[in-house]
Amino acid sequence: MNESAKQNLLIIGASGHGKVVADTALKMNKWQRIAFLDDDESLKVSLGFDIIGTSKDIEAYINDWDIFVAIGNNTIREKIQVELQAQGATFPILIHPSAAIGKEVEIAEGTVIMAGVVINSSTKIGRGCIINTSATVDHDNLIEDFAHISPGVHLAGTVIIGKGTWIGIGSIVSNNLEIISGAILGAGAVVLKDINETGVYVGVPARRINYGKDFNTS
Ligand SMILES: CC(=O)SCCNC(=O)CCNC(=O)[C@H](O)C(C)(C)COP(=O)(O)OP(=O)(O)OC[C@H]1O[C@@H](n2cnc3c(N)ncnc32)[C@H](O)[C@@H]1OP(=O)(O)O
Repeated sequence: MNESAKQNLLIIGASGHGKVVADTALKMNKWQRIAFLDDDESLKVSLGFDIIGTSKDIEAYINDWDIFVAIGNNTIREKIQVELQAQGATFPILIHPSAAIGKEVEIAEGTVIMAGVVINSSTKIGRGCIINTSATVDHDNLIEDFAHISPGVHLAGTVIIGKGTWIGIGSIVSNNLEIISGAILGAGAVVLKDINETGVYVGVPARRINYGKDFNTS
């Protein structure tokens, strides 16, 4: 899955999410050096890894370093990854060694699979996704690019999660359902029917409360 032979990994974003991404990469034992870029110039180190510049410095690293965008906001993460891939940057797939990945699972570049995740057979996960701590993604799911499946989410079999959708912490999606691109599920929502309109959905069963705002984490 990780095709690049580069020995260094540069993570864009040194915040809380960036630290967990770096920790996941460290546990893979693949890179000799891991470092961050972050636009907060007062930061010099995060989780013991050097912060070697800001996003303006990225061009100096594109040829020799693998790149990973560790920004929780799905829209911003997509914009940066798409731009950098167009410039030839190589994005690895990060998979924590404690994750259980089934047969015939496909995962695309720039996606991170955090500790304790289970992904069951024949599921496809696009690029730039976050499959966060201890989420379970069952068989035959399709998670489109730049989605975020938050910690402790459970997706049943044959679920489709649209591009850039954010499934909030602890949510549940029942089997054979589809959630449209760009939707947001609040913490603890339970989805029992398709979600065909963008917006923010909360509760049991999940209902729309508002739409058009960008609530993504950063
Ligand atoms: C490692 C990590 O940390 S990954 C990140 C994990 N974090 C998450 O998953 C956070 C998920 N975010 C949420 O659940 C948020 O509450 C959102 C995005 C759904 C809504 O945010 P906001 O629009 O700011 O909602 P706001 O706080 O204004 O609440 C609006 C109403 O919805 C209710 N509401 C908000 N979230 C929920 C929820 N998850 N379930 C039920 N009701 C909710 C509020 O109580 C409020 O009701 P009221 O008008 O009767 O008082």
